[in-house]
Amino acid sequence: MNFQFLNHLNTPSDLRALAPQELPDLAKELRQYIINVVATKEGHLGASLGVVELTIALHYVFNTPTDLLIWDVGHQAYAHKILTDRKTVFHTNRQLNGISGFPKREESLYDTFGTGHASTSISAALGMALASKIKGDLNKQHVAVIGDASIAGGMAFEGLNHAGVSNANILVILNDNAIGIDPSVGALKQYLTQVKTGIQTHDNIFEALNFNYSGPINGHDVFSLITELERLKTIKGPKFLHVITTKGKGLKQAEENQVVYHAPGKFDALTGDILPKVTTAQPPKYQDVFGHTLVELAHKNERIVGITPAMPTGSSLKYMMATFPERAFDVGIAEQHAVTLAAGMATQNMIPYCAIYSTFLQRGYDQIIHDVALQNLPVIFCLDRAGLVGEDGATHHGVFDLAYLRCIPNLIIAAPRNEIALRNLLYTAQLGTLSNPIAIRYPRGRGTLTEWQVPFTEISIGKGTQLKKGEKVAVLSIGTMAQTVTEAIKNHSVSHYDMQFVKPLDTALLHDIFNTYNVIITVENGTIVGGFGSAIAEFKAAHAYPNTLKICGVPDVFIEHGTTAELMEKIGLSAAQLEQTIHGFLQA
Ligand SMILES: Cc1ncc(C[n+]2csc(CCOP(=O)(O)OP(=O)(O)O)c2C)c(N)n1
Ligand SMILES: CC(=O)[C@@H](O)[C@H](O)COP(=O)(O)O
Ligand SMILES: [Mg+2]
Repeated sequence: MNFQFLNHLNTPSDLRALAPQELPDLAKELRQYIINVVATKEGHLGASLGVVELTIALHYVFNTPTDLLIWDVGHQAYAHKILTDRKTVFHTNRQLNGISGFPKREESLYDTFGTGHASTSISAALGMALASKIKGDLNKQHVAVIGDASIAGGMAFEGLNHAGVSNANILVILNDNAIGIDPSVGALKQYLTQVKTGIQTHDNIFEALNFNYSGPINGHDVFSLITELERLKTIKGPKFLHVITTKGKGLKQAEENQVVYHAPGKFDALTGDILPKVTTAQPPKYQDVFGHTLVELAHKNERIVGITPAMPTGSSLKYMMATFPERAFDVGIAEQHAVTLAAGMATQNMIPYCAIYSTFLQRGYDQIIHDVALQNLPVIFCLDRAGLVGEDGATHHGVFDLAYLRCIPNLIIAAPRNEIALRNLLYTAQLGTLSNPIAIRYPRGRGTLTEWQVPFTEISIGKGTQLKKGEKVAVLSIGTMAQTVTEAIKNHSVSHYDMQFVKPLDTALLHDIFNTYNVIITVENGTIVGGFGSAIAEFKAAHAYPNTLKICGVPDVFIEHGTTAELMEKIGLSAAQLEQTIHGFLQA
């Protein structure tokens, strides 16, 4: 395609030199540019297609980067990236050493605030607006763009509540497409639907919070957007613009199947069809092992309930939601609420399985400590996407959980080495024999076993297993790193233990190991600071064992984006690199 306008555009100054009537054609080109790249390089699609006109209008009207534009989550910022001097590197999006899939301050002056997690934009924009006020910079504009699912997150409400009495110069734009990754949920969604359909029966919520409200307006009409943004630019104080858009706009399949086209993988840029996947039998995704096993267990145990904060498809809780709609809850982007909701249910003898991505559980930290662990309520945390997640990068890697959970009293922490172990842990957790909360962590993607739906077996809490017998060196792995270790030691006489629990540790087994082997190597796909290896180091120190201990895991830096294999290689955790490490100790 010949990009008549885009070819000559690098920065927003170039954009501002265009005549308004040229902008709809630019929007078409921008959409096609995004489609062409995402079709082959993958990434988030629907959200960016939906805000093409809004992005053009914002950079057209506001004097970015002097005026500050803040995206919420940031998965919708592809048009923004292309218009702000990253057109020629956009094909490297989310790839190793390429640009990030989210706004990132070190990448561009136009990326005013790093994102990836939802509901941060209003607080960040308000912080900037208050800073401008204090500095006497009264002409600077501060604009937060937030989606209808993200604005339901607690932190967004906290930001609105503060902004409403701040008199700060902030414009909040609600990009309302009535869907998150999965359909938006909750009373706020119902309210927004009423506003859109003109049957609003309540006072305007945003006006009630002291915002100068306007809308809803058509977010695909670039002229209306420009007119309204120009008007709002002249008004001081907190303003709220409600914009209606269609997720996936401009690509038929993406508009019709918005859940799949949120991040569709590879597809045909011309037809929009998703490219066929491998058809031979493949091991299941861990999330599907979780989702299907939970349904199986819920059939037999009526006390089981499932909770997800806004990730029913990603976590596969959707299977339980379809089978037991009254016992499975998508609470929206509300991780704190999800955790305490689970705690409340546990007080009433329900058995809550709270499925949360490891990275997003960071949002619910005090709730884990204060509402769950302190009261020793037997909530079952199913920690999805544990370890490196790949192309989403630093904001999404689930590498901190072992460290941030290990210091919490009462909490059991388990990591299955394969699908069957995950299934058995899920089974064990609901037997009624546990009086503690438990976190079960498993990674993004597929396991290794096609035959995983085997009869359940109870797992002994806090017990590890020896997987291979050798001499001199013992490798202790946690979770699915067992597979990598198995590969790494296949040609060596080295012992291998799957410890399975980070807490409680199998101390009897550890005493045996420390009394038998000179060298102990721990392997985990979590941060080396405070994680599984640290637990073993504490054990060694507590018992004054003289053995050599080597901790292998994620180093104490933020890991960027790339394929998981590339990133594992980068941090020395590939099977070949582990083999070298182990070999070094065997020769010493
Ligand atoms: C704290 C947190 N929880 C969950 C997610 C996963 N997530 C990413 S985008 C998204 C949906 C966002 O929906 P919305 O704000 O409506 O934006 P849209 O995709 O519709 O443009 C979710 C749940 C996240 N990024 N951060
Ligand atoms: C932007 C965001 O937070 C989600 O879209 C995330 O990228 C989903 O990750 P998974 O692909 O692992 O479900
Ligand atoms: Mg939305």
